[in-house]
Formats: sequence, C-alpha cells, structure tokens
Amino acid sequence: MASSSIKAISTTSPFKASSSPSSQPPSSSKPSLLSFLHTSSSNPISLKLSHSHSHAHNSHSHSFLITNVLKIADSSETSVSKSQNLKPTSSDSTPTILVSEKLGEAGLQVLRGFGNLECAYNLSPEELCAKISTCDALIVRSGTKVTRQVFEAAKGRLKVVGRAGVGIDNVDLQAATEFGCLVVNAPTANTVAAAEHGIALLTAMSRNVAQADASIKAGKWLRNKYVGVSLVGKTLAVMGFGKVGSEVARRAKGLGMNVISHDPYAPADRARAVGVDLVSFEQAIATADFISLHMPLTPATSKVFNDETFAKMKKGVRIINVARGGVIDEDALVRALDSGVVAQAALDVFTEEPPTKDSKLVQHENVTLTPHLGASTKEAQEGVAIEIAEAVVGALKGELSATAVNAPMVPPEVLSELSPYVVLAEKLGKLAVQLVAGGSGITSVRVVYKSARDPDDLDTRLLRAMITKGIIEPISASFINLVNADFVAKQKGLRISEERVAVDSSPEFPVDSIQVQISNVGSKFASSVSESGSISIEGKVKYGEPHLTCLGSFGVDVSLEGNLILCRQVDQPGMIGQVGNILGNDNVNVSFMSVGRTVQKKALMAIGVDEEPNKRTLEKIGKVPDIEEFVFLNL
Ligand SMILES: NC(=O)C1=CN([C@@H]2O[C@H](COP(=O)(O)OP(=O)(O)OC[C@H]3O[C@@H](n4cnc5c(N)ncnc54)[C@H](O)[C@@H]3O)[C@@H](O)[C@H]2O)C=CC1
Ligand SMILES: O=C(O)C(=O)COP(=O)(O)O
Repeated sequence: MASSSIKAISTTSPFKASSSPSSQPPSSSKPSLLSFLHTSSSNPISLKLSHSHSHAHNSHSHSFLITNVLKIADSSETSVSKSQNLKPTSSDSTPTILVSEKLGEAGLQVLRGFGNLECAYNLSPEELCAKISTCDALIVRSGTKVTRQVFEAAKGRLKVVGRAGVGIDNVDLQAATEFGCLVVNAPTANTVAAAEHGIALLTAMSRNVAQADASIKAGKWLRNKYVGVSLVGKTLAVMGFGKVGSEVARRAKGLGMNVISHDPYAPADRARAVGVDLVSFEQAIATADFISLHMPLTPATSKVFNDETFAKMKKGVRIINVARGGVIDEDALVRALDSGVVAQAALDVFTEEPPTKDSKLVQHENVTLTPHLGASTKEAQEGVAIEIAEAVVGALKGELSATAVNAPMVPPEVLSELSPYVVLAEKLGKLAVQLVAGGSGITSVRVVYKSARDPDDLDTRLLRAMITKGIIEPISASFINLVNADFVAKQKGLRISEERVAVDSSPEFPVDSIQVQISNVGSKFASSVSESGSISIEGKVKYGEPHLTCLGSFGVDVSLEGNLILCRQVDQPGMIGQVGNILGNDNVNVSFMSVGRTVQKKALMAIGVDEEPNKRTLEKIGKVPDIEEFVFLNL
C-alpha cells in the first residue's frame, strides 16, 4: 500500500510475524540486556517487539538503556537466547565461565566472585564442543583452538571468548562475529615478559647457552666449539614495532645494538622516539645481522619468511621468533640453516604446537628452542589473568570492553555521552522499517547525522549498529548485536551509508539529529516519503529522550515510545476530537497527542496509546472522513 491517498491501515504489524513460533522469546522479556551482544544465527529467534520491551525503556534511566545496548548477561534474559536448541543455563542463571588453560590464581578469584567457574584443562576438541553449550564465557590461552565448530556447538549460549594473552590467531574471529560472540584479549600484561624472552633468546642464541649447557651436562667441556658472536654494534631488525617489538628495540639499544624496524602500520615518530628507523621489509631483511619477529600471524604475515625472503638476507643472519610459528615457512628455515644463510635461529613458537619430536627444525643443532614461554613469567601470568578476568566479567555484565577484538571499542565516556542517541538510533530504525510496505525489500539505507562536532570527534559505529538492529531485527530471524551488526547487514544485502552534516549548533551535544532514509521501497504511510522519493524520518534527543521530529516533509514532535498511531488528515477543526472519541469509547488510553501541519492544509497527528488498539478500533479511525491515511507503529 504505497499510494499516497489511500487509507493505509496496519493493524497487524509485520514485525510481529515470527519465523517460527517455538523460537519466539517470551513476551515478558525485559529489554534484552543479554540480547544485544548475544546472537545466534544458527538459532533463529522471532522478533516480536513486546510491549514490555517498550515499557522497560520507559521506566528506566538512560544508564539502564545503555545497558540494553551492551549488556549480555542479564539473568532474566537468558531465555531469549535459549529459546530453542539450547541447553538450559545453570538453574540460578549465574553465568558459567569455562577456563580451558592454566590461568593465574588472581584472575580465577575474580571469575569465582562473579560466576560459576569451571577449569577444565587439556580438553580435546570434541570434549570442548560437548561442554561449550553450557558455558556463557570461555577463557583460553594459545593452546585451545576456538574453531567454528566450537561456536556452532555453543548453540547460541557462548557470549564471550576471552584470550588470556595477545595473539588471537587460535580463535576463529569470523565465526565468533557471525555468532555474535564477543572476543576480548589481554593485550598488555605480557608485553614485557615476551620482550624479555626475546632478549633472552637473542643473548642465549648468540652465546650458544642452550647448546653449551646440554654439552656440559653430557660430560663435555667444549670451549672452542661454542664461541659466540657479540651483539654490540650489530644491526637488529625488529619486524613488527608494536608493544613487544618496541620493548625489544628499547632493550636491544641498551645492549649497544643498532636497531631498525619494519612495520607498515607503526608511526615513524614513535619509532624515532626510541631511536629506531622504520625501513622497508626488503631493507630490514637485507641489512640485519639479527632479525626478531614481533608481528601477529595474519593471512598477510603467514609464511612471510620463506625461501625467497631468506635468500635476500645477509649470509649468517640470526633469527629470533617469539611471535607466531606460522610467520615462518619452517621447511624453508631448515633449508636456510643447512645452507648457512641463517646461522642460527631461536624459536619460542611453532606452526604446530607442540612440534613433532623428530622435526628437523627441532633437532637442528643451530636452533635454540623454548616451548612457547614468551608470556610465562609469574608476573605476566598474574597480570594477564586479572586483565582477562576483568574483561570477561565486564563483557558479561554488558560493559563494552576496551580490549574487544571483534566489536567497536567505545570508551566509557563516549558511551555514556552517546547513550540517549543509541536509543534514538534503534527507535528510528524500528520506526523506519515499520513504514516500509511489507516490511521487506530494503537494500539501501542512508543515515545522515547532523552534528556541530568535528567529524573525528563523533564515533557513529554504535549508532549505525543500533539503526541496523532496529531495521533488521523486526523483519528477520536474525538477532543483532554490536558484534554482528555489520556482518548481518552485509549478509542481508543491506547497504548502510552514512553522511555527516555540519550544523551550527552546540558542540556540547554529539549529535543534533539523526535522519534515516530508506530508498527504493514502497511506503505503507505515504506521508513518510520525502521529496526525494525515500522513506525519511528524523529524530532528536530532547531532554534526554528520543523524539521523532520529522516524517517525510512533516515536522512533528513525538516522543518515540510505546505505541503510536500516525494519521494524516485534512487540517481542519474536529479531527483530534473524532479520533480521540473513538479511542476513548473503545477504552484505549491516550498517552499523548501531537499535530504537525503543512501549508497545503495537511496535518499529521501522532497519538501515543498505552496498548495496541484492536482491529475494529483501528478500522473506525480509518473510516473517519478526511483521515487520508494512518498507520499503527510499535516502538
Ligand atoms: N611467545 C609468546 O608467548 C608471546 C607472543 N606474542 C606475540 O607477539 C606478537 C606481537 O605482540 P604485541 O606486540 O603485543 O602486538 P601488537 O599488536 O602490539 O604489535 C604487533 C605489531 O605488528 C605490526 N604488524 C602487522 N602486520 C605486520 C607486517 N606485515 N609486518 C610487520 N609488522 C606488522 C602491527 O602494526 C603492530 O605494530 C603477536 O603475534 C603475539 O601473539 C605476544 C606475547 C607473548
Ligand atoms: O599472548 C600471546 O600471544 C602468547 O602467545 C602467549 O601465549 P600463552 O598465553 O602463553 O599460551
């Protein structure tokens, strides 16, 4: 029903259609705290916009509302995610946290104080999959592979994976994102430990400490065999000038080494501040006497040290790897060691851990090995354990983690400032989609933020995620959260473009208004169609509350709460009374009423009602002469 003059009646909103009745969350759900970060694409959930949802919004402060956006562990909400195929949580719905590798006691204490803690080490992949559907959080180190199968086996219950350390190459981030599972890591507490281990390997290797130790224990006294090389004055190439790399560089400078670094993303001034020149990859490997690896394992860095690159190195180069085994082609390294291109290697990490005992690399005389000990100091392990425990507990409480790996990191102060706009964004998304005829076929959404702020000073990712949530959830079985909003939008072919318009208002407020435009769709309420042919609505935050301020070309001022009847009518006396009478006679309580008008003698009436009027009442409104169209919306 897209035509402008036809009375468009929507008594049964498509947003209440459920994909499968059994998958419907209980209508008594509070706003889904758990739900925002929690999703399960394998676990379709119908998306009835229950009244209680709106009521809860009404009755809580914005600090509560923002938790609606972020919180994932509200006990009363677990039923949303468990509505099908899911094993029940523990009966008291306290979150269950599985720790699958050894974690420092201080971190375990934090976890015990918050949820049911289960420590189960050395689980096989099958055992992990069997267990995971009873867990809300999983904490791992580098030894647990958190694969897609794990997320599938979680059946929607797993909300956060905490990596007690830096490297997240053992977690399938894509799968985590698709399943709406937040991944957090502990990126800072083991930096020094890893750097110190790098230096330990550098010095031990250059003076053959491990080999000499083994020989003396074997009853030998080989003073001539284990003559080493000096470090002072030698060139060290630090590959990856991040947290660990820069600490290694600093320490190597202290040893009198000339340090260069290659890192395509590191700022040159940060390197200069440590007295390090950033150089190209080729230059680094061609000039270095020692090469220390400190980049993450990614598709771009996988086997970046291979036959071709070893061939470009200075003959007799020495390599230290405390990063990830996968950045080196290990067979190529054996060849380079055999040919003498690489004089020595010191390795803490391996493509496969543990490496096989008979691996040529492991057995090579010129190779010094440690079993992934970079982070293994008492201090680092306690620090990492606390860092990850706090991040996981925070995530389970619904706070956005500063160490989220697969979700926008929004600092708490930004979050608190944006909170009313986050609510507005979701409401606008929900409202916009309800204006689309049939509620579907949306492919292109344009969002215009009017703001007096400098564009760099306005982070819209959260707002975009909420608009996406508002648009997609009511019309699909997807459950959207901050983790998977962009992914689900893309999957559904929904393109969301954003535009910022500078306005001359107070920069004290981050956003002046948010406009949502949906193009190339029919509208069930023609008045919402702007001159450009798109459904267009605009909202503002007023007194901390979301308000609809523009609908198509009509200026309105309507609180975006609860149930709303929008009527377009001839601008003449008596219209409000007639509609008000119908509602009153049918026992429908009106919470507010607002009228906007245009010069063409058209008026737009917005009526807030306590509950959805029945079909007959709505039909009576439709029959009022001079009401040209109307729509019922549930916000
Ligand atoms: N052996 C162990 O126990 C430990 C290993 N690690 C590993 O060390 C590595 C570095 O950790 P952090 O310094 O904390 O991480 P980080 O993220 O602070 O630093 C990584 C740096 O690598 C750079 N980088 C990315 N791609 C690169 C490329 N193609 N070439 C050169 N540089 C590139 C990044 O720009 C970044 O500056 C990670 O792989 C981590 O998993 C970290 C701690 C302990
Ligand atoms: O933090 C990292 O990236 C590490 O490699 C440390 O690994 P671990 O926690 O000791 O298994």
